[in-house]
Amino acid sequence: MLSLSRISKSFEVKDGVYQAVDSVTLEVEKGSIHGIIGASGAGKSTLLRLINLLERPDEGSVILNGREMTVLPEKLLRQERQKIGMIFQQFNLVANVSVSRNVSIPLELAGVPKRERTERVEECLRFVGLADKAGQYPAQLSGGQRQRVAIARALANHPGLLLCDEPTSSLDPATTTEILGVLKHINEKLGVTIVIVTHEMDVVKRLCSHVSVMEDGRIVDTFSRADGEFLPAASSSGSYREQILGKAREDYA
Ligand SMILES: Nc1ncnc2c1ncn2[C@@H]1O[C@H](COP(=O)(O)OP(=O)(O)OP(=O)(O)O)[C@@H](O)[C@H]1O
Repeated sequence: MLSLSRISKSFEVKDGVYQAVDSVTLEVEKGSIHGIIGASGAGKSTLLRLINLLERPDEGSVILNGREMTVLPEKLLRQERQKIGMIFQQFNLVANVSVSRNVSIPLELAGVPKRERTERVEECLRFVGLADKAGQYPAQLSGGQRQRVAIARALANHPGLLLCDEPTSSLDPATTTEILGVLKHINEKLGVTIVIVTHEMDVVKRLCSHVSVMEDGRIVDTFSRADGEFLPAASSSGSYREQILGKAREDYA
């Protein structure tokens, strides 16, 4: 459903050029929950922003449902981007409008008529268990509730793909469990494919069907889950898998 082909992105920094993402090729299967794990600065967030082209790649292509996003003119790209939801570590809600207006904003941007918007907002808030908070403001909610609102907002335009950037990193363990449950529900119930960036191995183990390990701007390996365990992709040996996952466990335990 999503193919990245030799995607690269560099940034100009004061002492030269920094290669944040370096020729990444990645296949994300339809219906999967694909984790991207790696240390701080590995390039995970940049990679996620390259998927919906919030960041333009220097090289390479992004193909979503058979359509090459990287060559689309800005107007078409904005339309295609509406099919991709995104949530963030800090929720990124608009502070001075209500919960329901927050969820309504992407629908307004997509030109959805008012009546339909009202119904869809209610439906999305019900889905995340917050129908009773529609009239409240973000500041009146807990962190977990704010992330649920952000999830409802991300779902508003019926995305086929949901991008999650460290969605549980500012939440306590109980709330993390709750949000991981919501994400799993979205995947199973709505068939939404999820790409989740995290530095927590535990999140990967509890949620993901696939995981790619990122180091210094590169994907160094990809694993898929079978029988409750991550097994190596065909190209890597068992010992290499242990080395990567063992290292990830040490780093993120
Ligand atoms: N707009 C930018 N301008 C300059 N450098 C940038 C920019 N965006 C990211 N970088 C640099 O690219 C590198 C990768 O950043 P990125 O946020 O993608 O990493 P990450 O793996 O998500 O790390 P973290 O978990 O700390 O967010 C970092 O060194 C960062 O400082």
